Amino acid sequence: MTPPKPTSSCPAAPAPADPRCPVDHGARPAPPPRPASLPPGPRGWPAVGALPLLLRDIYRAPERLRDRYGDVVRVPVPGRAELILVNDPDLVVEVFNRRASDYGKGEMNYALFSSERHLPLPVSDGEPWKRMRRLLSPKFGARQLEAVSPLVREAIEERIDRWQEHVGSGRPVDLDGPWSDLTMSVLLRSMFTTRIDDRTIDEAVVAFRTFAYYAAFKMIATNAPRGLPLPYQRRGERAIRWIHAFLDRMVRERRAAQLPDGGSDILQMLLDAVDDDGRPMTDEELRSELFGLIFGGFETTASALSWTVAMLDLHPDVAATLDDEIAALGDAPPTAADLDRLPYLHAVFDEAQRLQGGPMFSRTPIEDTELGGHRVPRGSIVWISPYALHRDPRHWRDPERFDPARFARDEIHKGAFLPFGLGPRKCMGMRLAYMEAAFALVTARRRYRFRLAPGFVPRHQFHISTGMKGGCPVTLHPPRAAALPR
Ligand code: HEM
Repeated sequence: MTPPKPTSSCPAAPAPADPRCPVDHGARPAPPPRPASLPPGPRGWPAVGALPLLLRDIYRAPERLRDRYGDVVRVPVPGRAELILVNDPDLVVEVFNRRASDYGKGEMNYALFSSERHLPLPVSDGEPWKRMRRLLSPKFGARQLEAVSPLVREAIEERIDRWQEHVGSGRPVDLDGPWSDLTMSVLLRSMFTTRIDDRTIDEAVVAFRTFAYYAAFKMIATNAPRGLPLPYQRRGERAIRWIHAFLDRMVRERRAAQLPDGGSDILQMLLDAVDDDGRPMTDEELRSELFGLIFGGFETTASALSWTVAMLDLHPDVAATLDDEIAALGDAPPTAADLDRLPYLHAVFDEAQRLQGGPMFSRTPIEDTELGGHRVPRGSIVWISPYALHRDPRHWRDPERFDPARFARDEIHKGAFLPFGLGPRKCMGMRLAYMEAAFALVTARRRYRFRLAPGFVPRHQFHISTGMKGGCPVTLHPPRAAALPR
């Protein structure tokens, strides 16, 4: 039987159906969802899009784009991937935490470690990331770090003692250098126990810095036309060869001579780590993870310490409160047990990192997806700017003010404060970083006062971890000097 022809008042589907129509149309089908459109954003200039805006000031550009276009912005840039800027902390939580498994680190982050056949934790994804995080994360827990805390303290004291030569000289020292030597010493001592000679530490500092420059260019180049020569390529590759040879040597030496009974360090913890099926890490995995850990913990901690020292000098009231807290510890060297007695120090470090705020984290959706009602194609670079989120007046009272007390007083949206990231991929070395910062600041402030060069104003300097333009130039003075130069 042929179905009755729709009458003119019932053109077979679209409603409203004529109630007299004999055909049972069933429930009216939902209209197909209208594909969400890409987020709004500037048109940009021909060929270069909004690139000049980003290059002019990568820190302030997200604020400008947010004020003009809202919390999700499409930023036109030359290259293969869409760049989508996200400024809403709820959406940040969605990307980094609630729907973290829908996103990967993306090509840009993989490029950082393209020299490694086994991608280390900070840039791996999927099952390999899960396996390694499960294996390594427990090694960075409170109890394990307590075991390495004497090594951390020892390395810090040795380094900070050497700064004595600058006291009273009146010559400014760029603290970025001494903090980098210190953080490298701490990482290598807590990893390998052995006291590594100064020359090797200097070489390691240079190698990891060079690698970072080279890696930054490699990251940027993932979205640029292929085949362009990269600045730093030769030096970058030489740095990687140095790093590989050094780490191979450290592992070889450990395999040849075990730690004495009762000894514990990060290398040993990694060597002892086994999968559920009893499988330990291969030598290649081990080297690459050590590489990733040093890279993750070296300049990040050094720059955060420079920012903290600068902020303390510019805010003597905060420095005085901090010194009272430190004095209450007594004179004994700090221990892991003291960390709970230093809540203000913790807040000072957090507040310095809030204002330091880097310009970019990124994630890449594995499939086409939606964010805040906008379409985000798979393979896009979802760009989150800690700098902008950390000083968004909708989420921070008086955001430009250095005010560590806010962490005890105000409710902080976790998507608006992410110096260590957020969600399942939050910094694995965060506890180590806080311990290192606490020991370093306690030890340094017991021995010295730091005075910034006259007229110095901290300004953001783009790098893998944000530094200050001109470094951190300070003169050093005894802690109880009657009057320090201003
Ligand atoms: C002040 C110092 C530090 C800062 C500001 C910092 C910051 C961060 C941030 C923001 C992330 C997440 C990046 C993202 O989600 O894309 C991260 C991840 C990571 N960090 Fe740190 N970090 C610091 C110190 C350390 C230290 C001392 C170590 C270890 C020795 C370390 C090891 C790692 C590792 C392994 C990851 C990757 C975690 C994963 O993807 O599962 N970090 N760090």
